[in-house]
Amino acid sequence: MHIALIAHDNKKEEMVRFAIAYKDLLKEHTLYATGTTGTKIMNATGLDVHRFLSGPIGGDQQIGALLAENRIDCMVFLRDPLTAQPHEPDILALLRLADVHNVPVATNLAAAEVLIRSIKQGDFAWREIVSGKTFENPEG
Ligand SMILES: O=C(CO)COP(=O)(O)O
Repeated sequence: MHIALIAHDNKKEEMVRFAIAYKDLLKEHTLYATGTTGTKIMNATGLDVHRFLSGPIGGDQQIGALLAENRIDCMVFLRDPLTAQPHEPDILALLRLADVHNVPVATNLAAAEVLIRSIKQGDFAWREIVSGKTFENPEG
């Protein structure tokens, strides 16, 4: 599975704790992250993470592009709902694309726990069945 991990600054600590807690599961998958989030996860866990640019300078859009090509199976995006972000349009665009392409997204820790447990249970096979697409064959 291809999993995107993104966290706003006030949520990075939560994301790191999440990644530590689920390290054994996450290491079985291909991980993508925006720049700073990815660096913090790698430093704290030693996990291999494909890092893109930092969110405010284009990282959200880079992950959005992967998502549009069906190259992301699910996303944990721990948003900060209490702080205005300079790149709000990019954030909305990323979340919009997840909805367009029916990609499961957790935007808070509680939902992230549910999502990660469902990965463990193998609940994600439906994506391939519904779309006929896989990472290796994004056209279906
Ligand atoms: O801003 C972000 C998501 O919108 C996250 O970017 P960083 O991981 O680079 O801080």
